[in-house]
Amino acid sequence: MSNDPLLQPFQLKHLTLRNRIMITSHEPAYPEDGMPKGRYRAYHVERAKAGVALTMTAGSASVARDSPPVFNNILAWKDEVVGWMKQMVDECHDHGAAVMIQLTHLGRRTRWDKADWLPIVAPCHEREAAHRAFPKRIEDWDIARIIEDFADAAERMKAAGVDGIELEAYGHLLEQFWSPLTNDLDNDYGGSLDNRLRFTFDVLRAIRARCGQDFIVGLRYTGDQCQPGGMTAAEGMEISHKLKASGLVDFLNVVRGAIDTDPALTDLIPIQGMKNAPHLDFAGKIRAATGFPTFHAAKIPDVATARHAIASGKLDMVGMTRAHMADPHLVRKVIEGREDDIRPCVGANYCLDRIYQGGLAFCLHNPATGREETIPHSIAPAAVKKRITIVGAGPAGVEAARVAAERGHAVTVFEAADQPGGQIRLTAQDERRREMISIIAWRMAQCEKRGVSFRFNTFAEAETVLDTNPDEVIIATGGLPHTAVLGAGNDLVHSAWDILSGDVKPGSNVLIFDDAGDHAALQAADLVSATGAAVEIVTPDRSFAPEIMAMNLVPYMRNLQKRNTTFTVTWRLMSVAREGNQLRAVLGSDYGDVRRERLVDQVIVNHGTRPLDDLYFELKPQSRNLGEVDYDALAEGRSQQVVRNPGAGFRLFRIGDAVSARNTHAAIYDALRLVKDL
Ligand SMILES: Cc1cc2nc3c(=O)[nH]c(=O)nc-3n(C[C@H](O)[C@H](O)[C@H](O)COP(=O)(O)OP(=O)(O)OC[C@H]3O[C@@H](n4cnc5c(N)ncnc54)[C@H](O)[C@@H]3O)c2cc1C
Ligand SMILES: Cc1cc2nc3c(=O)[nH]c(=O)nc-3n(C[C@H](O)[C@H](O)[C@H](O)COP(=O)(O)O)c2cc1C
Repeated sequence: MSNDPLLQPFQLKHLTLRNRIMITSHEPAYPEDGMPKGRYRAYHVERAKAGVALTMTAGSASVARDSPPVFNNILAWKDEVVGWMKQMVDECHDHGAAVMIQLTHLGRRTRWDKADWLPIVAPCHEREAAHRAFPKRIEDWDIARIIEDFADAAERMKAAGVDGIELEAYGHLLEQFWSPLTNDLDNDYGGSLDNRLRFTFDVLRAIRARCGQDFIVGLRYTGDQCQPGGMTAAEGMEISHKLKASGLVDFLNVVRGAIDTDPALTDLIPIQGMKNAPHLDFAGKIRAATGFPTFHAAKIPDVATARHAIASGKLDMVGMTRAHMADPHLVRKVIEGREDDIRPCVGANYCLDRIYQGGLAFCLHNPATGREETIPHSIAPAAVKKRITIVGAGPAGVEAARVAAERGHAVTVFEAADQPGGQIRLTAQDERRREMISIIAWRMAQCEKRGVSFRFNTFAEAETVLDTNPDEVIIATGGLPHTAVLGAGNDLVHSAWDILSGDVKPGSNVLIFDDAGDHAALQAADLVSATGAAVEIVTPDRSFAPEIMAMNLVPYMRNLQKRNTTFTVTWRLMSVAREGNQLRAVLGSDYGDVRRERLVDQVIVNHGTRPLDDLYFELKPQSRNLGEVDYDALAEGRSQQVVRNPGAGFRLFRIGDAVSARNTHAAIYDALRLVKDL
């Protein structure tokens, strides 16, 4: 028996949790028709198989029709949920993991125009910033109905065999009652703290009446809203004592902060560049004061910090949620003493960006996450060992090399630069984004273990590739900045890369034309504005940085707004001309024949990359396949292997930005789905 604190069991009432690592509730938007069907089940079962003790399913499963989900959440108010949940619970149980579910009524934290167009409710009329809906001020009969809805949903989950439930009391209706910011009721449910807590206790009592005292019921609660005028830490502590005294609650899952605005949410769920475990001590204090079994998650991404959280007695169960999105086999690797092999969460928050964009939560650098039905997390050895030559050691190239080496192939990678990383190296120049380099470092460590041959400082040409006598060739040459948006005057503009690499010094009065809306322009703006320069970011889009969602925008805004930066949307850069030692930039609009002019000393253009594909087209006529894509195969996670020229020696593939300007996830996904079958 291991004496690792993380691997000790934890007893919660009658439930033995096999170790101290859990996944907290998070909605990846995988449910289909509001039910935890194949994709959702496969996702949780993968993590159960690999040893996690407890998976808290559902992000915010909705208990009522007037709590329409915005992230495709589970509909716990439907009876059909029982069968789907049972299937998932049974499979996770078969692998030794406990399963609970988070239930909630979203209150005002949703949109009214989803689902049935019922009015949404809150203990106030105030609009919530994230989803922008004005709620109806809740009435007495709404309260009575929703209390019963909670009890009904809890009963359904008990019937499905879950080991317990957790009510979400941060940001959602329960906490909306708690907080003076969102409760202006003048009846028994508003005013004093006891009145503001009344709804929560009514809900808890109704659940206990239906599900009994043995059923495990916990609360995910904020102990401090950290908002001016909001619920304070002192009130939070008082609430935790009242909850304890009630005997209605079996565990607390402590969070600190609020989720109504992007900056608040970013402090609550910290992203890259922010401190690890910022709220761990806070959670520990609640545990010490109340004796509640305490769960907590907030950027505890690595095993050492998680171990400390348990060993120091601050937590009973440590949540490693995004860490499990990056590596679902995390616990197994701890058990097997292979912590070095754990794929690190780099805090890029692509997962949350995606759901805020209305998509599915994907991990920036683990494309198998959320695609478990078609893409395995473990790479199978190849039946026939081959020589695989890869050109480019950006994220696409190193992922291709890692997967090919895991399959047992002999792999050679050519890289023009003196080190791997491609564009990720530019990204990680920014101290705040340093964690991104782990995307490359983890893969390089895996490649090293498997003897991949890297040839740095080698710009590969057709000859270089052919000299390796390859069976398969993968072109992962990425792209170069595409600044040619203007026609004449191009030689007067710089790319965001020029600035980020340090090749070009920032000007003092700078116009950044961002026609991509991604990180590169904002990283450049951050760097330039830090020098004290005046910066204007111009974009033809209707909002600026549309590819950067909620939380990832926050650190940029925190810097840019306090500096000399302006944002100009719906304008396009038309031309740049020299005027003395200045540049005259002319802006035009897609909305009409209008012009504006700016006199600046530097123009930076961000317009994605243009593929570096010469080598691909040179090799193509000599290859066995003509690079045609079988889209059905690709969609199912199988690689495209159209062979048209069987006489020749090698097949040729092209992945990542060498195909078109996309992102890191696309580059790595291209590589994985291709090479897992080669
Ligand atoms: C500042 C910045 C921030 C970004 N932030 C994000 C982000 O937050 N999230 C995100 O998803 N994406 C981000 N991106 C985009 C992302 O980095 C790219 O989409 C991704 O790196 C593409 O990967 P790739 O491997 O296809 O190409 P690249 O990263 O461009 O790598 C290609 C490699 O091939 C090498 N090469 C080219 N030709 C040859 C040759 N003939 N011989 C040998 N070697 C060759 C190059 O030297 C390079 O190392 C960012 C990009 C930048 C510039
Ligand atoms: C995609 C995604 C969706 C989330 N949805 C919810 C949710 O519905 N309810 C909830 O309580 N927390 C939600 N969370 C927050 C997580 O439970 C957790 O608190 C957060 O990710 C911080 O923990 P970590 O650093 O271990 O990832 C979500 C997180 C992610 C990444």
